[in-house]
Amino acid sequence: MSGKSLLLKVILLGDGGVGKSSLMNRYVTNKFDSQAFHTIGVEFLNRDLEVDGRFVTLQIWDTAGQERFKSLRTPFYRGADCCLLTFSVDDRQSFENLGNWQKEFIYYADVKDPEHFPFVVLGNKVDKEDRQVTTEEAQSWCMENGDYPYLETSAKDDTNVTVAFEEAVRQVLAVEEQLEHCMLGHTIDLNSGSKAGSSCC
Ligand SMILES: Nc1nc2c(ncn2[C@@H]2O[C@H](COP(=O)(O)OP(=O)(O)OP(=O)(O)O)[C@@H](O)[C@H]2O)c(=O)[nH]1
Repeated sequence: MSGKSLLLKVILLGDGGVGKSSLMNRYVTNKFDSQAFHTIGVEFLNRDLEVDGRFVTLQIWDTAGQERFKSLRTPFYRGADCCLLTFSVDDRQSFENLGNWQKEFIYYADVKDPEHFPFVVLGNKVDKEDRQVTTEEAQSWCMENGDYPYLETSAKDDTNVTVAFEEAVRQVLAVEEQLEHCMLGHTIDLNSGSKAGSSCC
């Protein structure tokens, strides 16, 4: 890949076992391990990509979702450009915990302007038949908590995995663009409907 690459840090958060490591591994190595072990602390992998003509090196941080690893993961939240809040559609509790993950991220990443921070919500394991969370419920949560994009993924079947990471990049680029406009004193389009279209200045 040629051209100057923009380094973006995205972080995967969510309950233990929802499939964060599997999503990262599917995206970067195109592999799926049905016997994946729980993560301890954090791990990261890079992947280069091009989104809408921009060259990006995506640094994907995969965190340990189990509560006992909280002190090992939270120091790595700072500097993240986007947070992928992840739950598993066959695990209602993981969906109900999304708000806690959102708060934990905002606090430990020290996000100054949470209203404009790019979160993307992923409902993983859509290949499973025993769903406990409907698409509509998840979409409503996203709408009510910050108008976040929502994608249903399967690391196992490779459903929407690339789309999810590309969406994360698009959200970051859109916020950056909006900030540039704000700094230049341009008028923001309040009616555009997207995160990037909301007012910041
Ligand atoms: N059916 C199905 N199973 C999945 C999917 N993604 C992950 N799994 C399985 O779910 C289990 C947990 O996956 P992980 O990727 O380790 O989950 P995690 O969120 O990283 O878990 P922690 O490291 O504990 O935070 C593993 O057995 C995976 O094989 C999926 O999309 N579909």
